[in-house]
Amino acid sequence: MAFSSTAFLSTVRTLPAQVPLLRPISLSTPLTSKLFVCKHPISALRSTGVSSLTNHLNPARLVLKRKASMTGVVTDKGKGDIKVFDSEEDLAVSLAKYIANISDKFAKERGAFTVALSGGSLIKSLRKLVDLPHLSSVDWEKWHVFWVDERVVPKDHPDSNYLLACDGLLSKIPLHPGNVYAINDALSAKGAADDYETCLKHLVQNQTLAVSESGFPKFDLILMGMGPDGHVASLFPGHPLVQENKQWVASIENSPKPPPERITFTFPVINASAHIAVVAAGASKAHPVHVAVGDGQNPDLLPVQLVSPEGELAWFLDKEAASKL
Ligand SMILES: O=C(O)[C@H](O)[C@@H](O)[C@H](O)[C@H](O)COP(=O)(O)O
Repeated sequence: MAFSSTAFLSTVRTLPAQVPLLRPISLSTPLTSKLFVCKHPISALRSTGVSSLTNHLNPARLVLKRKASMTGVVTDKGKGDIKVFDSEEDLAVSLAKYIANISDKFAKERGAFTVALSGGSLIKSLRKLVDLPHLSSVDWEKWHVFWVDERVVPKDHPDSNYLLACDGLLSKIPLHPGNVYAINDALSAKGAADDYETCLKHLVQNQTLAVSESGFPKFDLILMGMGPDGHVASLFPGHPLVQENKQWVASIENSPKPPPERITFTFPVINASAHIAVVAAGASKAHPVHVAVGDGQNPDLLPVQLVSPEGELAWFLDKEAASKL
């Protein structure tokens, strides 16, 4: 079912530094000999287990609609669907289903599904996508995978979001290697951001990527984690990049979260999406969640409060992250 991880990596991640676009459309150019192998072998098909329900939320504050494995769902126009799960395991099961449904819709409607990933614990929460039924039912051939943000390090570096996604997901699903859009890690942060933006423009032109009314690329789905300080992508509290409204992809050389050099989608691109899911688990996320979707206060605006897609917003929270709601 899945292809060889070594073949996948050798195709996607070893392009020479000068190749301007990120997808390996210039495979006539010889690849370098340096390969690395994903830590995990192609996954065996595993079965899922869904744990039972308990309502931990205060019904006076949240209007609950029961769903399997979920403690509650609140729909607040502007804040999105807030889904709270008993456990991160339940969250992962539901997240996989949500992604599979959106993938199905766009694969049928547009013949392509464009999805952008952040780094961090999100990738672990995507693990159920490689379980049945999704592994066999999702139309992986239609997937085009991007990064909302990336650390400007070699792709085999432990800090690489590409490597994280490869190990946790990409090597386990039968994607077309040409549809995985990694950064050019041989460039400076500024060069890599410009290069990625050029790549997106090319994909808008050839209609792989949709375009929003505002003229920004419109991803079918953006999947994002959130930091305990309320950052999303590599848009950090108080950083001027939070205000960027022209560039599609920006560089940052002084990220407060290491490593310092990164590239990131800007808010106009993030908010042009058809769907955004913000995924947060653990008590360290309770404060920014409280501020973004509850009545919590913070002296300064948190970047996560600026997530407001043209399309639909969904929050996938475990009960610890939702503990202040
Ligand atoms: O590359 C990165 O650093 C990420 O894209 C970043 O935005 C991440 O998603 C959050 O920091 C949440 O990370 P955790 O889920 O690991 O807390």
